[in-house]
Amino acid sequence: MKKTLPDDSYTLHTDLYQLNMIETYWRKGIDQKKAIFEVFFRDLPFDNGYAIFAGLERLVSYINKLKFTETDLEYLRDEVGYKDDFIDYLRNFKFTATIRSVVEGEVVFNKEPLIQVEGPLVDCQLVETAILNIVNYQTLIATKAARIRSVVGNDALMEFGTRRAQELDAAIWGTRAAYIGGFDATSNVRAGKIFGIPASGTHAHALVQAYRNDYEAFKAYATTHKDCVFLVDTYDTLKSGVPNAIRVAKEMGDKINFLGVRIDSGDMAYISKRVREQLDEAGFKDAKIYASNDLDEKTIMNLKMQGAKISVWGVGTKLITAYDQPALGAVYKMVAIEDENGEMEDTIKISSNASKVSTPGRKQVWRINKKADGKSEGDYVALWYEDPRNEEELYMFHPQYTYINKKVKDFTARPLLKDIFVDGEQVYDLPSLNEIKQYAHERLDSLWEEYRRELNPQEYPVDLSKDCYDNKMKIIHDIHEKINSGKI
Ligand SMILES: Nc1ncnc2c1ncn2[C@@H]1O[C@H](COP(=O)(O)OP(=O)(O)OP(=O)(O)O)[C@@H](O)[C@H]1O
Ligand SMILES: O=P(O)(O)OC[C@H]1O[C@H](OP(=O)(O)OP(=O)(O)O)[C@H](O)[C@@H]1O
Ligand SMILES: O=C(O)c1cccnc1
Repeated sequence: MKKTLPDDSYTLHTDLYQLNMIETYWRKGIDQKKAIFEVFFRDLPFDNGYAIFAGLERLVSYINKLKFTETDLEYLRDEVGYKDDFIDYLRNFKFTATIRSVVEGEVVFNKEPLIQVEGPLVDCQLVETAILNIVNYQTLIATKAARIRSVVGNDALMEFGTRRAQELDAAIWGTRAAYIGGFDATSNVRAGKIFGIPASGTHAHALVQAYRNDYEAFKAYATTHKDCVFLVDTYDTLKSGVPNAIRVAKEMGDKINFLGVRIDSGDMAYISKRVREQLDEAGFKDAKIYASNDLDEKTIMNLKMQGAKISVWGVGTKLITAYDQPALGAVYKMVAIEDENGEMEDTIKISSNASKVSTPGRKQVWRINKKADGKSEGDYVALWYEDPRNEEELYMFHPQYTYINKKVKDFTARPLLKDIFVDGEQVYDLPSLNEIKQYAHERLDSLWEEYRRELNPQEYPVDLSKDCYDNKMKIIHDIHEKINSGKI
């Protein structure tokens, strides 16, 4: 077994092939060539009509700490086998690239650039893996959370997923993403501490089992806590749990805030209606019914259709693990590279699968909205020098089916990619988490509800500008010419 070293940096949180490519670039003298890479995903997750972008805060922290520590270098030299001269090169590495990104909480779509890294080839290559790792997960969970929020209306949503999350980091960053996407609180106390997300919770079956009796357990809890939500399904919800919760609530009177009861099993539509009757009859009309047990947007929507009397939803496993689609599939593709004369040359990745052909050139994404009501017209992916704000009328067309097109007038155009780092220095002030959450809420509000519905939403237009489209077609054409004449 090889020796192990302390985990004191995230710089090696990358795939080995990145370092191998970096070595090649360096030994061949092209490591400082300027390149541009862009992050995008090809398909929206969960068949949803939009995604909520998340992950920027962690990305900023990762970039700010990006340098090879002595233990990183020791490992690369002694265990991976890189030579001393390359190790010295890595020791002197300093991140100097420019990063542009959409901001957290932004509503985003497939096939548009979300992050752009522009700078020395070595910098661009080193950060690919971590950027994708962070953004793929956090965006996925924020989107899942927004789907769940969209079916619960104004009910309260509690995040309960830590115990089922894919390890500690996923619990913490997933909880943060869930909060951005519309959850109100988390059971994870550490997330409360480090992000300021309201931490909240009820109690488990263990409390009742410890007393082997609903009444004793609830009473013990009530004499040690002001806010009380009793878990009523340990033995028999309707015959024991709820009657004992009511008994304790009456006995304690104003000494406690009897917030309600939680049910965690059984037919939750039927049981919640009976529980509601029992609480109402006892005079606890304001006491709420909490529910948990493998919930997701589909079950919640169905329970609501059945008239379930639940108004606080605890959601764990299916949110934090993105159970029905565990990966987002965002990719990082080179769109331009400096040529021999120091000019930027646009590059493409051609695939036999048409949907995998990348769009060359440094781009900007413009969100086009109607001036009159602020509602969305679509996104307009243009080459970086174009500015639709200077246009009277915008010609927007589907990038594949170009006969689907429209002319848009009286619009506003908002650039989505913002400078986050310029030449390695952070220039963007991170907003607070509550600002991000509010921003996500507002952005979703400005989207037509046809794009927001969780079942079979309309496809939101993400169009290419004419210049961007023509550029792509020309590059594809040139490459085919080169292949046919044996130059590639
Ligand atoms: N009325 C309902 N309509 C649709 N789905 C429901 C309804 N009531 C409960 N469910 C869901 O059905 C599933 C029932 O799962 P399961 O059989 O594991 O629960 P249980 O046996 O009641 O409790 P436990 O988790 O303790 O085993 C859960 O995902 C729950 O959210
Ligand atoms: O169901 P989730 O959406 O993941 O929500 C979290 C679950 O965690 C707790 O259960 P516990 O760990 O005690 O397991 P159990 O209820 O399945 O027995 C709680 O009672 C919820 O059922
Ligand atoms: O507070 C709760 O009720 C809770 C917390 C974590 C998991 N399940 C439930």
